[in-house]
This record gives sequence, structure tokens and C-alpha cells, in this order.
Amino acid sequence: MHIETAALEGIVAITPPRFGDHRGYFSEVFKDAWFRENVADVTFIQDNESLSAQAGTVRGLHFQIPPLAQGKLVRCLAGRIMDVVVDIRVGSPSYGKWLSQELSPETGKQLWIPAGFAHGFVTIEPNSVISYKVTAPYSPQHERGIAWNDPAIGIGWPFDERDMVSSDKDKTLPRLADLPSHFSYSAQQPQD
Ligand SMILES: Cc1cn([C@H]2C[C@H](O)[C@@H](COP(=O)(O)OP(=O)(O)O[C@H]3O[C@@H](C)C(=O)[C@@H](O)[C@H]3O)O2)c(=O)[nH]c1=O
Repeated sequence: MHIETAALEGIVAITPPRFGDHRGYFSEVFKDAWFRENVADVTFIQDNESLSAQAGTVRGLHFQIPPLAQGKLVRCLAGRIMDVVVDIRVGSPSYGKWLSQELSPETGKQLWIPAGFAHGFVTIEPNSVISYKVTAPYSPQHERGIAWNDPAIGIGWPFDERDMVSSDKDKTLPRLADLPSHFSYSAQQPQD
């Protein structure tokens, strides 16, 4: 396993090795014991998948609040995405900062996003499929979001805003500065 820690503390990129031969390749894409020992001691309880038909489709920025905050392990099965995280841990030195990683089936790279980050992505190619494991069940009551185009965060999306496609729900999300404080995470007590 190739493992890289990213510029935001807690975010980890993982590239599982592939054993190639004349048929193609074989790869162990997730191993519970290895993940617990090397990345985070968490239990994944649900696997999700989404397809976005058009390039320039943005989903996010999403997170769930405690006690159902989710860690997410994201990979891209088809197409190509720019995956984005924003640190929303109050008290974190990198609060409000974002980073991105390109994920595609070509590299097989995965991104581990612990609780305490908002997550989103934009598809760079049409028909992009992402698959992600989560550590807590989906709960609409605990679901929250931040506007993907919040100017104070300033994510460098690779498309003009006018060419991006989003859900109606994502068009109404508040800015980070307007999130009620009781949705806050503590940097000292990460919610894994
Ligand atoms: C996320 C989710 C959605 N749904 C339903 C609710 C709704 O009817 C439909 C589509 O939901 P959404 O529009 O919220 O899907 P989407 O915008 O793809 O939401 C996802 O975005 C990315 C960026 C994340 O990080 C994920 O955690 C998740 O929030 O699927 C579930 O049943 N289970 C789930 O776990």
C-alpha cells in the first residue's frame, strides 16, 4: 500500500498496489486490519456509489453532525473526479482550508476523510462513478452542508461556475461562516 498524508492533518491518500498480468490486474482495495493499523481505527458500516452523467457535476460540500458524523473512504470507479475536503474542526489550525486530490480508476487512489471535514467533488469526465465507504449510517436529520462556491473558502474548481451542475439542495447550502455554532466539531475531539 502506498500511503501519503496530505496537507490537512487527518486526510490520507492511499494507493493499493496492483498485480498486473496479461489479463489485467488484481488489487486488494480495502483491508480492515491494515486500515485500522495504518490509517484510522474505524468501522465502516455502509458502502455508497453515485454516478454523475455530465462533466462539471458538483456534489457537496456535505457532512453529518455528531453523533452520526461520518468518516469516508472515497475512490473513483469510472471517469475522473477532483475530490475536495474542507476542514470544519473548530479550533483546528487549518479551519476553513481546503485541499483537492484527483481520483480515477487509472491510479486507483483513495482518499480517507475523517469526521470533521466537509466533502465534495466535481466530475472532470462524463459518467464518473464514485464509491465510498462510511463509518456511520446516513441520517437526513444529521446531514448538513456548506456552499461549494463559498468565496471565503475559495475552492479552485476547474470549471467556470456557470458551467457546473448541482442539485437544488446544494444550491441552497449556507456559507461556512453562517453555520450555526452547535454544528461545530472540536479539533481536540475528532469524531471518528
Ligand atoms: C447520501 C445518501 C443519500 N441518500 C438518498 C437521499 C436522496 O434521495 C438521494 C440523493 O442524495 P444526495 O443528493 O444527498 O446525494 P449526494 O449529493 O451524492 O450526497 C453525497 O455527496 C457526497 C459529496 C458526500 O460526501 C456524501 O456523503 C453524500 O452527502 O439519495 C440515501 O438514501 N443514502 C445516503 O447515504
